[in-house]
Amino acid sequence: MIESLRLLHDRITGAAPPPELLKEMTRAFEDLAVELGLYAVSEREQITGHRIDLPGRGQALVPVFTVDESDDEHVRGSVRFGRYYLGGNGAAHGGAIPLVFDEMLGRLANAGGRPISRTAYLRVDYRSITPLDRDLRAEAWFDREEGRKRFLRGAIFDGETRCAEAEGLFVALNPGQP
Ligand SMILES: CCCCCCCCCCCCCC(=O)SCCNC(=O)CCNC(=O)[C@H](O)C(C)(C)COP(=O)(O)OP(=O)(O)OC[C@H]1O[C@@H](n2cnc3c(N)ncnc32)[C@H](O)[C@@H]1OP(=O)(O)O
Repeated sequence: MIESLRLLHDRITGAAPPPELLKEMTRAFEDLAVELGLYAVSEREQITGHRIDLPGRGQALVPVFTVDESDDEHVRGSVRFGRYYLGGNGAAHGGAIPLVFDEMLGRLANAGGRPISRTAYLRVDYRSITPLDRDLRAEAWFDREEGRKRFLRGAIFDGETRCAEAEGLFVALNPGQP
C-alpha cells in the first residue's frame, strides 16, 4: 500500500490531468479517507512507520533509504528522490534532504541496543544539487559520544559528487522523557 502511495505521490506531482479526472480522483480519495477513518487507531497500534522490515519503515514521508551494509557505528546504502520531492529545476527540495539525514542518523544513533535518543540539532550543508530519479549513495557514521550526547555525521553522493552532508546531535532520553 505504501509503495503504491509513493508512486501516486510521484505521479500526482508530475501530472496535469484534465478536470474530469481530477474530480474523479478527488471523489476516490475522499471515499478512501472515510473508509480508513473507520479503522483509526492509536499511535502504538498504527502500522506505518513501525514496520522496520519494510522499505522506509512503511511510511511515505521520508524518501526510502535502502541499507546495503551497516554495523553499530556506520551505515551505507542508497536513496532515491522521486518527483514528489522536487524543489525546482530538477533538484530535490531543500527540506526533503534533512528528512533523509534525520532518518539515517537517527536510526544509527539508536542502533546497537543503545537507549533511545532524539534529535537535538541537525545541520545540513548543501554542496551541490541533489538530483531526482537517481540512485544516490548515502552514508552515516558515529563521530563521537559524550555522556548522553551522540554526534553523528552523514553524506549523500551522486557518483563522486558530494550533494549534501549533515551533522546531528542526538541526546539519549532520560527515563520517562517523551
Ligand atoms: C518503534 C519502531 C520504530 C523504531 C525506528 C526508529 C527510527 C527512528 C528514525 C528517525 C529518528 C528521528 C529522531 C527525531 O527526529 S526525534 C524528533 C525531533 N526532536 C525532538 O523533538 C527533540 C526535542 N527536544 C528535546 O526533547 C530535548 O531538547 C532533548 C531530549 C534533545 C534534550 O533535552 P534534555 O532535557 O533531555 O537534555 P538537556 O537539555 O539537559 O541537554 C543534554 C545535553 O545536550 C546538550 N544539548 C541539548 N540540545 C542541544 C542543542 N540543540 N545544541 C547543542 N547542545 C544541545 C545540552 O547542552 C546538554 O549538554 P551538556 O551541558 O550536558 O554537555
